[in-house]
Amino acid sequence: MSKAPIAIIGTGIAGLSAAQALHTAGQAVQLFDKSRRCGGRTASKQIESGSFDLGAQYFTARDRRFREALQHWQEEGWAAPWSPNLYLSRAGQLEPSTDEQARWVGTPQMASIARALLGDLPVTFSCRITEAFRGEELWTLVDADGASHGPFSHVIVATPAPQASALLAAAPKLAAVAASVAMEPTWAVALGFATPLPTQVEGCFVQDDALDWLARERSKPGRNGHLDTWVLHATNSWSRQHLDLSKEAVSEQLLGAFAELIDCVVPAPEFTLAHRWLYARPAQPHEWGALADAGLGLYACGDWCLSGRVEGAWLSGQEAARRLLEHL
Ligand SMILES: Cc1cc2nc3c(=O)[nH]c(=O)nc-3n(C[C@H](O)[C@H](O)[C@H](O)COP(=O)(O)OP(=O)(O)OC[C@H]3O[C@@H](n4cnc5c(N)ncnc54)[C@H](O)[C@@H]3O)c2cc1C
Ligand SMILES: NC(=O)C1=CN([C@@H]2O[C@H](COP(=O)(O)OP(=O)(O)OC[C@H]3O[C@@H](n4cnc5c(N)ncnc54)[C@H](OP(=O)(O)O)[C@@H]3O)[C@@H](O)[C@H]2O)CC=C1
Repeated sequence: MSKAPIAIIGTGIAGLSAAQALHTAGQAVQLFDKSRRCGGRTASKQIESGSFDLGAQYFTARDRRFREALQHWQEEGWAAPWSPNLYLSRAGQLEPSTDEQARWVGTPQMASIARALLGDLPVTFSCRITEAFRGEELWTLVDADGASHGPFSHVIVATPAPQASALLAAAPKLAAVAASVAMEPTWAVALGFATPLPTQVEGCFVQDDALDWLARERSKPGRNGHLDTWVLHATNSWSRQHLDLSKEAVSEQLLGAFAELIDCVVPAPEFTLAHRWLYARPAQPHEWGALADAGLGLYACGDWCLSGRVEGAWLSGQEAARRLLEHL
């Protein structure tokens, strides 16, 4: 009988990073995601007039291991540097805010990285796992429709912390750590204009009430949509205070804030989309790397185990895989 594969719940950057490391080490993996596609918070939205990045906007690479992976992604054409005309808006004043920081994006969209990392690995989409339980030796997963999946030799939970705690119930200590992590929400709004806005701004850190960040999609490499699309992110505190506002009202309020901030006339957008990220980022960074109960064969990873950034998610996935391989 062939060896049971390793189940990985979540196909964001953390789950895919773990999957790649295990696959490279010769282990069979089986991935699951509740969404219809991979990438999690590195999602890009495809519309008729182009695509735009709705979650992570760019990423930085500070750790040597992540920089090495990034070099490979760049060679493969999955990622490229992004050097926008960067601004800072503070107390209603918009000013250039150039810096030396190297920033990167997926090409032709942020979601391309996750798609490339997934490659041909076996995955089941539109499958929300609700339970992971261990028999005498092997694991079974149960999904929201009551279907069982398995058997698996090990389970890696690679979801945001609030969704991980229930899946870690077999290891109460791990479940308690995940349950202790608070995650902050972010409202995101995309606006598409038929005529390019007459401004130099391509990215802007905002230190005001509602907005936190805005980016011009066409300034990123490989984007060729015909609308001038902008992505606005609200601050965590504004998002928390307006968590249950309708998408229409959120779009209207953030469009208003954008029009006040930007140094040009803003016409009515051709296209508007609002998305609420309930678990956008951990309220604090941690230094766990990953969580492990090696005796049970249960592991957890995700940005919440390190920093709430793409790099943190990738490193956490590597760490979960390393700890699992160490105990084989
Ligand atoms: C608005 C926003 C802006 C951001 N901006 C940046 C940025 O500019 N730079 C940066 O570095 N980072 C940024 N981030 C953070 C970055 O996106 C995350 O740190 C990183 O993508 C997290 O990856 P992950 O794999 O840990 O989790 P996720 O990407 O959340 O992946 C988890 C996956 O698990 C799946 N899942 C959850 N529960 C279940 C279940 N029960 N069963 C099956 N599947 C399940 C989800 O569908 C998801 O695909 C941003 C995030 C947001 C939301
Ligand atoms: N919205 C979310 O839920 C969410 C947003 N995240 C954002 O992701 C980036 C990633 O952080 P990273 O450390 O990798 O990037 P930076 O070094 O570019 O930015 C870090 C923070 O530093 C400030 N900053 C950086 N450069 C400038 C600049 N040229 N001018 C002004 N300010 C700059 C900025 O912080 P403040 O706005 O000053 O508080 C950057 O945020 C980062 O933007 C996160 O906000 C990650 C996860 C979830």
